[in-house]
This record gives sequence, C-alpha cells and structure tokens, in this order.
Amino acid sequence: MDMRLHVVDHPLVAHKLTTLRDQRTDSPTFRRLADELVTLLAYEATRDVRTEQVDIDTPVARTTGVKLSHPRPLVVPILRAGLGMLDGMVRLLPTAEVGFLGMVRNEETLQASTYATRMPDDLSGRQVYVLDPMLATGGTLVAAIKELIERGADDVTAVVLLAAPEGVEVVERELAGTPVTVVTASVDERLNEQGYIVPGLGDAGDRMYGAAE
Ligand SMILES: O=P(O)(O)OC[C@H]1O[C@H](OP(=O)(O)OP(=O)(O)O)[C@H](O)[C@@H]1O
Ligand SMILES: O=c1cc[nH]c(=O)[nH]1
Ligand SMILES: [Mg+2]
Repeated sequence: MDMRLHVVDHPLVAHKLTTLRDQRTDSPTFRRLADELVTLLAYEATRDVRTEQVDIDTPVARTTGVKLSHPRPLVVPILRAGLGMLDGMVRLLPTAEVGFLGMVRNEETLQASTYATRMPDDLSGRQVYVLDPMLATGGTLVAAIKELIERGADDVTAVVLLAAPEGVEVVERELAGTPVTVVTASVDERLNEQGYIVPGLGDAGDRMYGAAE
C-alpha cells in the first residue's frame, strides 16, 4: 500500500496557517495557533480511528453508539516542535497513550538523528499518530516512521502543519509498501538551499520555544 496524502482544504485552516506563517506572530500566539490547527487536522487524521460498538442508556431510551477501541492509539510527538501539537491531539483522542521521540536535524548536513526514545517496545496492532509541524527533506519523518514500523506498528498517520513537495516524495519513496498517511494543512512550493520550506514559517521549534542554542 502506498502513502496517502491528505491536504486539508478549509478556510479556517488557511486563515490560522497564514497568521502562523507571519513573521510578526509572537511565540504565545504561535503556540496557540499550532494547538488550534492540530485539532482541525486531527479531525481528518482520525477519520479511520478504530471504534467498537457500545450500548448505553440515554435518559429516554437504550441505544447503540461507539467508543474508541482497544488497543489504545499511540500519539508520538517529535521533540521539540512536535510537542506543540500534543495537547490539541490528545484532547480529541482522550484514550491515547503518548510516546516520545527526540530528534534533531543537523543544520549543515540536513541529516536527522535521534537523541531520545521513550515508547512501548511492542506496537503491533496499534494505530500510531506522529506529530511534527514540519516535513522538509523528509529525513526526520522517515526515520521516525521506520522506528515505529520496526516496533510492529501497522497503521501510521503523520500529522504535519506544512510539507515540502521534496519531503513528500522522499516519504513516498522510502516508505513504499508501508501503510502511511500524511495529513497536512499545505504542501508548499519547495525547499531552499538551507533545507527550509518556502514560503514556510521559518524554524518551527525556535518560533515556539526560542532558539535552542
Ligand atoms: O524533514 P526534515 O528535513 O528532517 O526537517 C524537519 C525537522 O526539522 C525540525 O526539527 P529541528 O531539527 O529543527 O528540531 P527542533 O524541533 O528541536 O527545533 C522539524 O520540527 C522537523 O522535526
Ligand atoms: O522550514 C523548516 C524546515 C525544517 N524545520 C523547520 O522548523 N522549518
Ligand atoms: Mg528546529
């Protein structure tokens, strides 16, 4: 199965994304907008979340509804910037468990490396949602998803605020045959020489939390 790409086309998403991109937007506003945007993207990203039937009594009658099923979905934010998307996601998926991946991209070589991993060893049968605002060269997301697949995950959805066409292609190529869905608010024009998304929004981690060093 090939990668599925879902670009969420909605005026509220476009409106919030425009403010997020604006260089005049300060960190508190940036964090709030990232949080709001992820809930709008999560609505699409969780369309196939597994549910099971449940019988309940309303004040009027007995009826059948649904609840999120077991095993619980796993949400994995990629630190740092993905942390800014965690609260919005788990608000919509209250039963989710949370794992963490700390990854950083070398600014010269653009190679991603992992500095922290904290999640269950066995992910077989689990639906996994990976959170990272930026899909640029794709190196970070490919490495993250490979780690999840190695642990047995068979259904991975990445929620990214912005993607570059180059990165989408890399994910498609490197993860061919893997059931992966990418949900994003926009596929931008291109990457620049420094590996930044154009027009993009700059360095997402720095805009959320300040420069790291
Ligand atoms: O697609 P890629 O080319 O791999 O780039 C994308 C990665 O770069 C950024 O993280 P960064 O390395 O800046 O870490 P940070 O979140 O701690 O700032 C971003 O949040 C992604 O994780
Ligand atoms: O444009 C980009 C590319 C990678 N990481 C970011 O934070 N921004
Ligand atoms: Mg950064």
